[in-house]
Amino acid sequence: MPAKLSVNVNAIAMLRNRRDLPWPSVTGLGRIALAAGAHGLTVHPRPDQRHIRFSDVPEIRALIDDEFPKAEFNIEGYPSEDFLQLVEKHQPEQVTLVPDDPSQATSDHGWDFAGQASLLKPVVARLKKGGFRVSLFSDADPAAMSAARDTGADRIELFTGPYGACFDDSAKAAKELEKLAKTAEAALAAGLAVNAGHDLVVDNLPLLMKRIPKLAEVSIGHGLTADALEHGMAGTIRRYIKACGW
Ligand SMILES: CC(=O)[C@@H](O)[C@H](O)COP(=O)(O)O
Ligand SMILES: NCC(=O)COP(=O)(O)O
Repeated sequence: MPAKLSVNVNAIAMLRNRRDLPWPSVTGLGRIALAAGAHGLTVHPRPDQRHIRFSDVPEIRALIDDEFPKAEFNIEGYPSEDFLQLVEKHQPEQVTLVPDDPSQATSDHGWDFAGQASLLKPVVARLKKGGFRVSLFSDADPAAMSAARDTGADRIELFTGPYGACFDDSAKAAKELEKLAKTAEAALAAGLAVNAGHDLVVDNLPLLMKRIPKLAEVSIGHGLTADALEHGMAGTIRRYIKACGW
């Protein structure tokens, strides 16, 4: 089975937050994504709520429960007490823990599983006790997978940023892809399932899927949102030209 697609709606929320208006609608576009075949929705609320607001989370939960009960909700973030209470309240199917500093512009590295074991182990145990599937954001490092497994998590999410960033240079991209593939193999051998995300786009997905056929899920937001704008622009201009009376 190919990897499932979870659509990250952070970029849509960021656009909405430019004005005190309800559009673009995070749940409205989430509905379009799920109706078009996406398998789930991802949010990554950050402490300053600069894109996803905590108030978006119950609305997305309700959208999935009421209209797409087979879809999954994936919430990503740093395991602060606020974040843990948010996920416990709104019950996503998957929680992805990411080692982001609050001031970070976006995610740019995975966990140090051995060095941060004392933080991760009790948090993973608490989330597992709550019935959540737990995934941990991970750099491409096959040697770290036994420590990842020892945290008690179910999955890792491979940080694909370095692969996405050099995709124009096929030799560099092949090297990054090989590191990701070796990490996925080590994770699977350790009993962890493997997700992937960050800077994935239509052009760099097929090679990733081919080299790591056992990927369980990819979460994609920035590139997918940019594509939605580009591919929807011509039809939108036609509607506005018509509204102008042409
Ligand atoms: C963990 C990860 O790679 C994504 O969640 C990414 O961080 C999206 O977050 P932003 O939308 O804040 O860039
Ligand atoms: N976990 C990665 C994610 O949700 C989306 O990352 P990006 O496509 O916005 O870079």
